[in-house]
Amino acid sequence: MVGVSAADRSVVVIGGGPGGYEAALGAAQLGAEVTVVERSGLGGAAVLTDCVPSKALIATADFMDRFSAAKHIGVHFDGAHVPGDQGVTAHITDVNARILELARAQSRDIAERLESAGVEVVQGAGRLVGPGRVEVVVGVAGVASGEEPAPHGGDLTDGGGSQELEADVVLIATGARPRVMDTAVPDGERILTWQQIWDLEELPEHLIVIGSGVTGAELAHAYLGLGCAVTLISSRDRVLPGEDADAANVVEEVFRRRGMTVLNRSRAGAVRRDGDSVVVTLEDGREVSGSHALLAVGSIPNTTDLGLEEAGIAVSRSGHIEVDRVSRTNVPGVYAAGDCTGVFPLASVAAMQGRIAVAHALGDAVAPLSLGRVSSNIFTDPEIATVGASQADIDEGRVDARAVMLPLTKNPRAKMQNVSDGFVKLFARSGSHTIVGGVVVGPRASELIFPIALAVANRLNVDQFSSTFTVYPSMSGSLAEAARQLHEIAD
Ligand SMILES: Cc1cc2nc3c(=O)[nH]c(=O)nc-3n(C[C@H](O)[C@H](O)[C@H](O)COP(=O)(O)OP(=O)(O)OC[C@H]3O[C@@H](n4cnc5c(N)ncnc54)[C@H](O)[C@@H]3O)c2cc1C
Ligand SMILES: NC(=O)c1ccc[n+]([C@@H]2O[C@H](COP(=O)([O-])OP(=O)(O)OC[C@H]3O[C@@H](n4cnc5c(N)ncnc54)[C@H](O)[C@@H]3O)[C@@H](O)[C@H]2O)c1
Repeated sequence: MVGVSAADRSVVVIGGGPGGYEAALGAAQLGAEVTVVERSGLGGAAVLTDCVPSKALIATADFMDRFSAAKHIGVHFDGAHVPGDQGVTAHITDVNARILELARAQSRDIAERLESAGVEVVQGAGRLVGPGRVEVVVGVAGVASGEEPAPHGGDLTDGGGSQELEADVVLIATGARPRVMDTAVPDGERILTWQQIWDLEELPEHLIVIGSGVTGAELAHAYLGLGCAVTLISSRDRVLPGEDADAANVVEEVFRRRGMTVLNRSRAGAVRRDGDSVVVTLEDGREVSGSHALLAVGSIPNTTDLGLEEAGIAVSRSGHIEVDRVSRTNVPGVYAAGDCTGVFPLASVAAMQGRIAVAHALGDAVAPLSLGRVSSNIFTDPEIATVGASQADIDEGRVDARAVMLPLTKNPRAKMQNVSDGFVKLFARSGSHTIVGGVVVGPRASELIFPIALAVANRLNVDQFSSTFTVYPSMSGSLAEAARQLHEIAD
């Protein structure tokens, strides 16, 4: 229920990404007076440069992949051509124009939602200047209204003065930005961060992606699908080092089979322009040349110039704002959410942290953030979706559970759809047989993970899971089968 005093309270949110705008909507719903301060565009990096544009790009790449896969299910383009054969090509200016319009439209939708909820939006850069006081250096571009958001999350144009806001509660949700290397300075033309690729007017002939975390792997997959030659530079033994090893191995094998060059145990030391080419020098002295280089070497939090030190707000060595499970900082009345906290850099987690923050601050009922229930997905082909406990948790003794992994090659629906790469993996606690996590690698794994997420959140056991009807034939049949097999072994 709404706290009695919520209607009399004011909330200022710095940052209009998922952590900020979801919190603002939540606070307005509880009756508070809410202001969002956004220096660039509503929706944040998530909507304007990162999550939404990358998934839209991947949608085009996946569409193109279907042309080359068609022959395996008996479809031939008589008289036409397919990618790899020439003829079907991605026009990158059209692709990027669609992506940017889609991002702008989503930003406008958010502006409308905020407006109809009664949230005031101020365009400008916010910083704390005292307890409950936020100074805003006001911008003039009008992007916070969602009218014409800066497509690349660009910074404020020349200031239009400053104003001070007072609030009972301040939420900081300022996100993060791409990390760049001193020896690989982006020029926006050929040496690029992922926030700069939406301006490309030609498809890279040969793209070198530096970093094989989720961002690097997804974008390497996207540009390979669009028809570019791609080299992926991975500093570790395999791509996606933080993910389930079986899943990462499947994706790496598919990357190589489709013609991507993957350089493992290869750390980029520097990138330089050489006319219309780029040269990446690896730390062991080897050189890799291409037409473009994309830096995907992680992010750094936007936490400087926020007045954090003066306010006494604890920040970790990495620059992230320290918060507890209800998003409180160490200073009363100041909360933080999203990538600036580094808790788990996902749009879904940012939104949840933001909603939890305002619910807690305004006295509504709230459950602390539970990372054990977060589902996430890597939008490669096949996709990798995960939830709950991981194989590493089991192997390293943190969770006492058993695993069953079933390859999709045995699944009838997968055979019909010519899907040969992927698997489902389910983890159940020894003794209780409660489902504690899972991994799905396959087409639309992002959708197929939901039943496992439901099972984890509701502590279902393998018998409850496997006795639920699945459609025949369906990929989810393999999930039920994995649960059935766990019944036998999870004691
Ligand atoms: C390439 C890529 C793809 C991704 N794909 C996914 C995905 O598919 N699914 C998923 O869940 N997550 C994805 N993520 C992660 C997701 O984008 C982030 O977790 C999410 O953006 C975090 O939201 P946020 O609100 O914390 O920050 P942001 O979205 O970065 O928003 C922060 C906002 O604060 C504003 N701001 C900063 N400083 C100030 C200031 N002083 N005053 C006013 N405003 C300020 C910024 O302009 C920005 O608009 C992806 C990330 C990357 C890099
Ligand atoms: N689909 C999604 O939900 C999605 C997509 C992208 C990002 N994200 C979120 O963002 C987080 C961060 O992902 P990320 O990939 O941007 O960053 P990351 O920090 O996870 O990965 C960066 C990688 O670059 C490597 N690296 C660093 N310096 C290097 C160098 N000089 N040469 C070669 N490799 C180098 C690192 O070892 C690391 O593996 C993810 O964990 C995820 O939470 C989510």
